[in-house]
Amino acid sequence: MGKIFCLMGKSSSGKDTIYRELFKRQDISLKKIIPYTTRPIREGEEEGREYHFCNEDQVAQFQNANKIVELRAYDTVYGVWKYFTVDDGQVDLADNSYLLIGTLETYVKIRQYYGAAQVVPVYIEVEDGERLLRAIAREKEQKIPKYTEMCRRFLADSEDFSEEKLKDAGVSVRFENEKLENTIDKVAAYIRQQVC
Ligand SMILES: Nc1ncnc2c1ncn2[C@@H]1O[C@H](COP(=O)(O)OP(=O)(O)OP(=O)(O)O)[C@@H](O)[C@H]1O
Repeated sequence: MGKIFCLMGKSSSGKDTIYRELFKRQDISLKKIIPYTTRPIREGEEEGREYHFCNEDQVAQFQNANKIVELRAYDTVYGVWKYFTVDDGQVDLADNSYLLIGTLETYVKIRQYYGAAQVVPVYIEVEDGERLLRAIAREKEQKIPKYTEMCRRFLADSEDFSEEKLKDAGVSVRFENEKLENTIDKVAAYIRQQVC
């Protein structure tokens, strides 16, 4: 039986980087679960690659069919954007294991839906000062750096991933993302150990 690995961590802890690298590994075999969103598609994105892009009518249809595994709604300056996971037949735990990036809330809901035995949290952490430096460096590279949003997320994350919440969610295994190659090796070894 396969597992769903839920990669979590505060902003700039390295989730996207680790996610990409794990799919390149030859020693583990993981599939993606493509999430859904109501936010507009961005330049460079492709339907079905980063997300399935849909409208509110489609959200309602999934809701009526009880197909929504978890949903997060964000009140943005452009209106409410929803990000969610759908039980649309992508997941076949009899044959495969999966990797997704999520919030603590995502992990808890996915665990409720598929069962605790099937869902494994992979929590990534970086010392706050170092993480902030990485966030600033990443933002600086952007055409229009959004430092205010970066600071908002930094503060929100200390609430969203508080020690209390991590404990309540049963997240005890942690991976310190200092040297990237070492982190990836450690996470890959953990995944190998969990799937056999
Ligand atoms: N071990 C590492 N050492 C140094 N820099 C790193 C390391 N891991 C990731 N980074 C860099 O840190 C920045 C943040 O990483 P990444 O975008 O993967 O984080 P994230 O957790 O996905 O962030 P967010 O949730 O904000 O999207 C990137 O510029 C990335 O290249």
